[in-house]
Amino acid sequence: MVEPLLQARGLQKRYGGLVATRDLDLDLYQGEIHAVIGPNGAGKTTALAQLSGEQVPDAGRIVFDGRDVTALSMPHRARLGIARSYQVTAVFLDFSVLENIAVAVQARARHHFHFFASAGHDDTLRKPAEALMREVGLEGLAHRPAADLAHGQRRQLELAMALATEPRVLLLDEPMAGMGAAEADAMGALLERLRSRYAVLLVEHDMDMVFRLADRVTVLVDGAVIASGDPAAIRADAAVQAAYLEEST
Ligand SMILES: Nc1ncnc2c1ncn2[C@@H]1O[C@H](COP(=O)(O)OP(=O)(O)OP(=O)(O)O)[C@@H](O)[C@H]1O
Repeated sequence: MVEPLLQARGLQKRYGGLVATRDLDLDLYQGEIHAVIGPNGAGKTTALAQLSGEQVPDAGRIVFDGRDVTALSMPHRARLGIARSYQVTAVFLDFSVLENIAVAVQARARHHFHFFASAGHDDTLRKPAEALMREVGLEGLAHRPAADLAHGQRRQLELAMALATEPRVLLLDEPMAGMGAAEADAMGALLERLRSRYAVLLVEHDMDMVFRLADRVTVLVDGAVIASGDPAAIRADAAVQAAYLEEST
């Protein structure tokens, strides 16, 4: 039987009197996009933050590739291959697209003796950076300063920088937020291309995108899982329908 690459068991997280994560179990497999959905405040971001190491659970454990990582810091987990995009990636606004990606490649390769400013000119950094730039669809913008990118392009850049760390797990918190339809569509197509090589956990409010992309969907309400399964089963689930109906009334 295939083991999950990332596994959470019995996660609990309280903020004062509020239970943000309630006995959460979650399995994430290589080659899948697993969407976590739920009404506002359901605890999606908090769950993701515990998987990345940004938040420490009060109870429960997280296992990555057979190793208990519950006590490991976010940088340590990142080095093992758990990448959280968007919240942690620092884009250098004055640097070009290519230089930003090269810096991320450099951080992975630990080329300690290069200056940041030369990162775009070093072949050992430039070649993988160019490949990542093509992968996320930013070719043609190599020398554009990051500050000049459109919102969707910035997110593509951030994803390229996350991929530069050679992760195995991608934790994505609303990668389509604030995007226009065309940008969201391009991001969706990109995630479809990445699916086979990574394990992708996707927190996303855009339900059309969730049902287009996800192999499996887990639904959180008040910090607890109320349903988990393939998209068709989730659509048909009475408790899920009730949760979303409550939210819209
Ligand atoms: N640092 C914090 N301190 C106190 N309460 C918090 C903190 N972070 C989150 N919460 C609370 O925990 C609950 C879950 O929040 P979380 O952001 O995880 O939900 P979410 O499902 O991601 O919401 P949304 O869809 O609105 O982004 C909410 O009630 C929120 O107000």
